[in-house]
Amino acid sequence: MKHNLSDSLENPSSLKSGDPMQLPPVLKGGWPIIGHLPEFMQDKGALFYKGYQELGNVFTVKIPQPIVVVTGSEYHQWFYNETDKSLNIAKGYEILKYAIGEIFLTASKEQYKKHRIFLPIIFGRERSLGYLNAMNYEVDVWLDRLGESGEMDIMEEMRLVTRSIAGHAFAGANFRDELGSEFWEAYSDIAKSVSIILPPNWPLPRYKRRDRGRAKIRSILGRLCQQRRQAPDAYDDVISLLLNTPLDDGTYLDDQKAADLWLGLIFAGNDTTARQAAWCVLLTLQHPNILARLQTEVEVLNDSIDAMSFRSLPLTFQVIDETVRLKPSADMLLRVTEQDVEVGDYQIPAGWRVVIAAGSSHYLESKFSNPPLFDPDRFSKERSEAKDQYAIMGFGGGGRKCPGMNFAKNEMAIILAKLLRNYDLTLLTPNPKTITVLGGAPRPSPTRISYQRKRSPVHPMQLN
Ligand code: HEM
Repeated sequence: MKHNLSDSLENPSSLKSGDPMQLPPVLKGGWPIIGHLPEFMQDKGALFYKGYQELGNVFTVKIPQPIVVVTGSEYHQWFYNETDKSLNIAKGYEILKYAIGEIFLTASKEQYKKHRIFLPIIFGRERSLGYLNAMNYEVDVWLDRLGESGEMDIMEEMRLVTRSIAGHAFAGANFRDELGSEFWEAYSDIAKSVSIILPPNWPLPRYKRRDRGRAKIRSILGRLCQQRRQAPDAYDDVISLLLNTPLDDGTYLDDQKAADLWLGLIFAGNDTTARQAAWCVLLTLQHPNILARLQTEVEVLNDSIDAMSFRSLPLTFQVIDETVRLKPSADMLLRVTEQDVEVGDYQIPAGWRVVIAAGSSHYLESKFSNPPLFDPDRFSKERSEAKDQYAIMGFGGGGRKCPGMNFAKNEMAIILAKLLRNYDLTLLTPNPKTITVLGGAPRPSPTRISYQRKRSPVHPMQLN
């Protein structure tokens, strides 16, 4: 039976008044003690879809602690509305606190209010135009390095190019010298340490590497903060913005907090975009008809892609949206209930985890025709599937919607468009697997692509 949230919100009598409310039903088939953990670790999307099919929009899986999964637009809307009220976001992402400190998603409500003021400035129009220059420049550097022809692993390449773009956009054009390779080594140790399964404070080698990585990054960023304090007029990047923008109470961030927030932006946006971009390229190459249409679309572009040229790339952005639906980098959003919470016909006790998940929500037949099909045209103006803003949860929603969404989409569009415009590509690993490590988001197994340049080299444009 499928439970309808709006029925119970608009018509409280449907809550069967007088009856004690039930806990959301538990999906059958869990193991003693470990519950659904093995299935969760292998393919949480499939587990959640099975739960939805068997039990409807609200159900529980055990990994082994209970997690309530709520599915579909109405429930997404409820989830976003209740965030920072009955649903606590920082407790949902507590595991990340050990990796990046208390910033944005992991901050208390009071701390978050302070951090929030930076987001409209960092992602405002003026800076965003500058980010487009950084994206064009770094993608050209990358293509120049690829050379005439060769082979690449798509995930590795996307990781490299998205790091360069993030470094350039947020620390300035001189980021290679300023951050150095040791920054990215330390960053990798932090990113690789995160696991939804393993307790984040166990004395494991991965957590020792994480803590050493954090200390190293704090020292590198501390040096960059000092340089910007000593010569404030010489810099106009996100680090100096964080140091020089007054908080609501007139005080300023200290170096350590500015460094943590800066790292938090890189952390929120880097691996997410790298994975999503890799899937974009891969899904395109697996669908020759889409590839041919994209190649025609990108032919009209100039070497530099600006905000105006995005208008001539509708299919490119549809490919990005469809990739976010099918292979989302953020495939599960987490919250913890602050108190007993009623949802649909059920009551979720205080302290339980509640999630919305792409595995069930992005495959609803009531929302998407033939959901498993890679069909970017479902997001065209002519078709209606893009109209429900709550149907897709890949960038979240409500007050906590991803502020870097346009940054990430623009970045992916520039990577995809320039790559296809300049190279003929062949997928050498035709059927890559989807892998998840310790319950993380899906990424493609190693995927080789061969490339052959089809036009004269692009040289990184002059930065003005
Ligand atoms: C494909 C790439 C990306 C994906 C899939 C993604 C996804 C998300 C999602 C789902 C959330 C909301 C989490 C929740 O409500 O539980 C979020 C929040 C956030 N994202 Fe992104 N993101 C991406 C890229 C970026 C980039 C490039 C940046 C910054 C450079 C960024 C910065 C942030 C920040 C700061 C938040 C916290 C916002 C808040 O709490 O108000 N993200 N992201």
